[in-house]
Amino acid sequence: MDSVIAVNDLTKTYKKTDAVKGISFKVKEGEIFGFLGPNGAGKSTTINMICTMLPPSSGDITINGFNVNKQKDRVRESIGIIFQENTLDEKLTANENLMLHCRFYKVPKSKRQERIQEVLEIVDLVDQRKDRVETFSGGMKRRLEIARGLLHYPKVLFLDEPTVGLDPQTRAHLWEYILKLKEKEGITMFLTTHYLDEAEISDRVAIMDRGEIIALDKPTELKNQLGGDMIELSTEDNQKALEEIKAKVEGAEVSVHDDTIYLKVASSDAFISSFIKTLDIPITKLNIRKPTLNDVFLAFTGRRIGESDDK
Ligand SMILES: Nc1ncnc2c1ncn2[C@@H]1O[C@H](COP(=O)(O)OP(=O)(O)OP(=O)(O)O)[C@@H](O)[C@H]1O
Repeated sequence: MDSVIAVNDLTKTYKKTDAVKGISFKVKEGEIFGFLGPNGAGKSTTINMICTMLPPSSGDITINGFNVNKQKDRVRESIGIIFQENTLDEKLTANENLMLHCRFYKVPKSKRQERIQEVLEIVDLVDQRKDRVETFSGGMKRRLEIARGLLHYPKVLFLDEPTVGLDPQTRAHLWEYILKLKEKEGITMFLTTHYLDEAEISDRVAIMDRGEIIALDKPTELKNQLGGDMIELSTEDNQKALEEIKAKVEGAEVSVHDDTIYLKVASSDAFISSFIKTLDIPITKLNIRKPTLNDVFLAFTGRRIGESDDK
């Protein structure tokens, strides 16, 4: 099978809000598919519909060949879900939590201990299997949830903001596990995130904004589409600098966000030396870099991810 998830013209309207406005896309077998967008873009609504937890207003979703509206149970058997919130029973041990899930998903009795051992190995928690979850750190709990999501051999794993609330080091560690998992079990992963670095790890990224998919491609392709270099600049008087740039500088797309002026240019090598000479106002910060997914988002929406709508 080529595509594991096929979404066709999917919509969701809450009372007054069109949260998802007719999106279509396919997720290929074995890929990490990232769903990136600011808060309120419609990511959770979409993932909840794909996972059978929320009925769509209209549209079709197929997972592993099963129709999400008509074959809910078959869909549920073939997917694993890691939610944003902790859904472990803190009073139980790691092993007891996993055993419960095995029963719930009807993993055959003879296979349960072997499978629990396998998934605990993947997330490095074998030695803690008899410890109560309430003694675990945030990162360990997340790892245990991932282990639990894997128990019933799902073909697709859904991770809704899997690292939200974790410190950067724990996030990085968790990613090592997620990538190991992809290699070891060949699972297709559907990930929602508003962290740009996490979206970068995905094989393909759909960027969602206000209920629509505004771009979908490999992260490198999305950034290549923009081309050129980004120059970030602060000066002693940004307002004056902006006026000067608009009056004197050619060959740059200019935008301002917070206390930074952004210039998109074809090549910073050719641009920068004459630019610095042109500007009369002292520069306090200068940074040259390649475009990021945030620049892609900016190019499509006029905003940066994390910035509110009214900016
Ligand atoms: N149960 C609900 N009832 C009414 N409106 C809702 C409901 N759930 C979500 N919405 C609205 O639908 C839109 C999309 O929300 P959604 O939670 O899917 O976005 P998101 O991209 O997942 O954001 P976040 O990262 O904050 O979870 C928002 O405008 C939100 O306020």
